[in-house]
Order: sequence, then C-alpha cells, then structure tokens
Amino acid sequence: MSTAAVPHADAPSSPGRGVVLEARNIVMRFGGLTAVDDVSFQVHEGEIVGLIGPNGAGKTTFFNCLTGMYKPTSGEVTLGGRALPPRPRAVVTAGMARTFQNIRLFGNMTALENVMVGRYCRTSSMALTSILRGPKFRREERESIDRGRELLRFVGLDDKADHLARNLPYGEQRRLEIARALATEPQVVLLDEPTAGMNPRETEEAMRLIFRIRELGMAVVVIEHDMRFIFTLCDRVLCLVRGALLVEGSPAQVQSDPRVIEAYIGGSEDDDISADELTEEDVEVLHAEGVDVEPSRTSARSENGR
Ligand SMILES: Nc1ncnc2c1ncn2[C@@H]1O[C@H](COP(=O)(O)OP(=O)(O)OP(=O)(O)O)[C@@H](O)[C@H]1O
Repeated sequence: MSTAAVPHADAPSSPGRGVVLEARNIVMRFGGLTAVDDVSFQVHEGEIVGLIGPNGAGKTTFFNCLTGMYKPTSGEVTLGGRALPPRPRAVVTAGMARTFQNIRLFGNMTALENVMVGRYCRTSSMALTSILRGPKFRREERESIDRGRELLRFVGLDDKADHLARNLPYGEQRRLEIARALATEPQVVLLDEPTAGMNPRETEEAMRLIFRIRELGMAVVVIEHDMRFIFTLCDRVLCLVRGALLVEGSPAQVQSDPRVIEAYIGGSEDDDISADELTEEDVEVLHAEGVDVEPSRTSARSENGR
C-alpha cells in the first residue's frame, strides 16, 4: 500500500481539546465469556483514534457497547458529557454514527436514498406529515436531497446518486456507508474495518476521506487490521487483547511495544512463540505490516527452522 504518499493531516494534540466521547469501565459478558474487560477510553474533539487487536479481541463488541447495539454488563458511555442510553437510535440522535464490518446498505435503494435515510433522525416530519406531504415535509425532503447530494460529492460518489447501492463496486459501497453515517450529523464517527476488501488505491482514498472528515471537526474512531493504515492515520492507538486494553499510546509507541508485537505473532498462552524468538522472516512480515521491531530481537531460528 502506498500510504507514504498520503500526507499526515495536522494532528491535533489531545491536551487542550475537549473530551467528546468517553467510555468508563466497560464490561461485556456473554455467558462465561468476557468479550470486553473493563475498558475505558476518551476521544477528544477532532481526534482520530485507532482500535487494533488480534481476531476476537473484542473490538467490534466494544463498538457495539458504545453505539447502544449492546447494553454493557457494566460501565458507562458519555457523549459530550451526557450519559448515552444503550439504544442505537438514541445514540445516533445524540451525535454518534457508525459503519459496520459487514456493509449494511439498503441494496435496492439508490445511493442518494441510502444517504437520505441517514438524514431522518435530523428531520422533524412525523408520519402524518409524510403521508399528507404538506409544505413542511416537502421542504425537509428538498433539504435532505440537497444534503444527500452534497455528501455523495464529499465521498466522491456524486455521479452515482441514482445507482442502486447493490450495483456499486465494493469500495464505493464502503464510501456510501460513510456518507450515510455523516448524514446523521455526528460529532463522532466509528468506522469498523473501513478498508476491508479494498485495493491499495481505495485504501489510500479511504485514508484521505477520513482526514477530510476530521477537518470538518468530527472525531473518528477506527477499527482496522491494516497496521500501516492505522499507524499512518491515527493520532492515538489502543490495542485490545482478549477483551482488555493492553496498550494505549501514539502510533510510534504502540508500533514498537513488544507486548503488541507478541499479541500479533501469537504470544498468548495458546502459543509459545514470544517476541524474543522472532525469526528474520517474522521481522520481515511485521515490517510489511508496519510494525516496528528491532533486528536485534531476532533469534537464530530462521536458520534452524521452527
Ligand atoms: N453476540 C455474541 N454472543 C456471544 N459471543 C460473542 C458475541 N459477539 C461477540 N462474541 C465473542 O466475543 C469475542 C470478541 O468478539 P469481537 O467480534 O468483538 O472481536 P473483534 O476484535 O472485533 O474480532 P475481529 O477482528 O475478528 O472482528 C469473541 O470471542 C466472540 O466470539
């Protein structure tokens, strides 16, 4: 991926910026499994925060707790200092929108209609007004169409307004999902694997788009497996492992933290490979993934095999 070509937008430093989203001691249990284990974090205005971790670490479950899809077993989420009720619609109305790991669009609706759906939480027309199609309804509908077209332009889909969502290529569907999230006028946008399945060019475009979303004043929280993407994009990165927050810091700190490297190469109780035993091949793979690891940490295993 040629993300090196993408300039890092002026990263606002967190201190001095207000906290917009805060999660305190979130725990989510499914029967005997603790999927999120006492995780707390803060997101500041205009900040881009990355959430990484191996498969099953609890990243999506944490998003689901933030967005009211799940009612956490315990803990609290606040947006702009106000406690968020664990109901998705209330969360969207309060100012937090999200996209999903598996794209969730209305396939048989046009791109424009999909974005307009996102506007509904900001329009006041009630069912009766809609049925009667009175002047207020028509004015709000006009405004929704105009705003929808503006957002399609923002994500680079202005020429696709009348295309059915299901007919759009994968990368464009992902951008359409982002446009629909932006239509809710959020303060914070949560993106769950926004570049999954994208080619390098689409990934680079996605990065530029997220920087432009931040320039509009929104904070962004991103789950991604593409480390290079995360470390280039984010101001701050959190790494979850087995539901718990393992490391939090700047991309440089997280990238070079041996605990993160261990978590990714399987240095768990199920696997006896530790960061001290990296082969040169391991290091090459980690470098390709954007994880910084010193050559001195390698062992002679590359010569001897495992
Ligand atoms: N609704 C559910 N019921 C029971 N277990 C669940 C549920 N949702 C998630 N889990 C479990 O919680 C753990 C965390 O899953 P989650 O999907 O949050 O991880 P993740 O970090 O997002 O993984 P990935 O990177 O693979 O998407 C997993 O063990 C998963 O099987």
